[in-house]
Amino acid sequence: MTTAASPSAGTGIPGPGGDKYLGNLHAFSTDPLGFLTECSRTYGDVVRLGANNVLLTSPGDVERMLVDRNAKFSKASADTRRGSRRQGFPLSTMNSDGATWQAKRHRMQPAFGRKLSTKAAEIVADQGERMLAGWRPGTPRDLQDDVSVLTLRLVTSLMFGDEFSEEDTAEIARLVAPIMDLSTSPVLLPEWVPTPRKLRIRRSMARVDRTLRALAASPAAADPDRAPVLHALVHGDPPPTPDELRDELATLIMAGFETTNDAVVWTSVLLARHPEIAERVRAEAEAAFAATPAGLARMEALPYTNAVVRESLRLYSPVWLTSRDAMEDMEFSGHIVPAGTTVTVSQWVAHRDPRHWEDAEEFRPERWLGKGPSVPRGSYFPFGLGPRVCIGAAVATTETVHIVADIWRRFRLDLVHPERIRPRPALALQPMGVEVVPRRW
Ligand code: HEM
Repeated sequence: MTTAASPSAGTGIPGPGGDKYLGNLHAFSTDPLGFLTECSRTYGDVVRLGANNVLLTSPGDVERMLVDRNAKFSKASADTRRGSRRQGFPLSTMNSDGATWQAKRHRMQPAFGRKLSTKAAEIVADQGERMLAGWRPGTPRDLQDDVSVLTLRLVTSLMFGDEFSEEDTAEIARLVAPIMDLSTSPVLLPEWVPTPRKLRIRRSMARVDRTLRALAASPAAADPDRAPVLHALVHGDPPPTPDELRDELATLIMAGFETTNDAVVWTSVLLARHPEIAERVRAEAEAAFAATPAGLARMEALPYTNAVVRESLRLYSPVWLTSRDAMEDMEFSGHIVPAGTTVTVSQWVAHRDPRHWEDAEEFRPERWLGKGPSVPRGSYFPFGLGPRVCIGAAVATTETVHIVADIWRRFRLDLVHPERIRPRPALALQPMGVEVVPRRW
């Protein structure tokens, strides 16, 4: 997002004045979540964050931007500004537009059906077992570290079969970490400035490039049951170039691994803080694991845990900010937003907006039971909305619900330093400082 001063302006849009030269850059960089929340409470539905940047906070406008007017916005320009290919950010379905995006998405979409969620539900049972086998009651664990190994293995085996060695997986983890560290700061140094992060990315990328390129020729790529997504990409129409393939694969890893990791860890933090809700999850999970084999049927036997995860995705949505560039002048809530403006919506702000959510700051999974909360569509969008909605939403939900149920049926978790836990809004909303002690129930 660009909050520094620049020439174009949506006249009459209210917003904080900020510094003459830097606009609201300092306020945004110091506390982005607080700054955006404050802007929404003070200035209303359309807020001018900087000369060239607008925040939309009404659910109707969120829906208009992401659904109805999706084609009038460019995602490619907003995303690639955050980090181009050479900074480690691949160019893929996620950050392309128009007909190019459509062709890329169509190539992958068929592989993301119910069959993939079924496979996810089966794999996650095995992988969860592997992680939890190493846990001992009373011995502290870094939850973020443990779950990240698990979710990375899950995404690679689900997308690409069992082609990745432990070493390859570790190398990918090393590559992804500094990329996910990319803040959403509008100030990006010129590409040639060799920051330590960029040097680390470049070193890791060479190896990851080789690994990902080799996948195209691997036996898994020829087998749609073993590696459905890899197969769909390699044999897709139009056939991807080697660079394109590598970028799609890298994007899937990045999009699918840290987000799911953050979802599991935030949900566990919330459960640790609410023992009575954790107890209900335990009881449900114990019954579901006893009555059903690993697979989607087990997921269906976990409605309360599902509600817990939805509520956690409301309070700590791993994607906390979504930006696009307006390609033409558009009206939102009575204001003209000029072409070229970066328009931002924030899950963090919308999901906690007291105008639409009762007890917005409270963790209340019950609101998702039965018909669910009666809130406007643009009030809840952890996976986005409209044509660009997350392609992996079903898989991610299956994995998160399953991992949470599996952890909490075996252990309850005590937070070692509850006061140190805080959200770190980088590319995803990372939970910082989550050390836990597993205890027997
Ligand atoms: C809890 C986990 C996840 C969350 C919260 C999440 C969230 C999101 C959101 C909000 C978007 C839309 C961004 C926008 O509108 O600009 C998105 C897009 C996307 N996600 Fe996810 N995601 C998750 C897991 C996954 C997984 C597991 C995969 C694949 C393995 C995945 C692959 C993608 C891709 C490829 C896109 C781009 C879609 C497009 O532009 O057409 N995500 N995700």
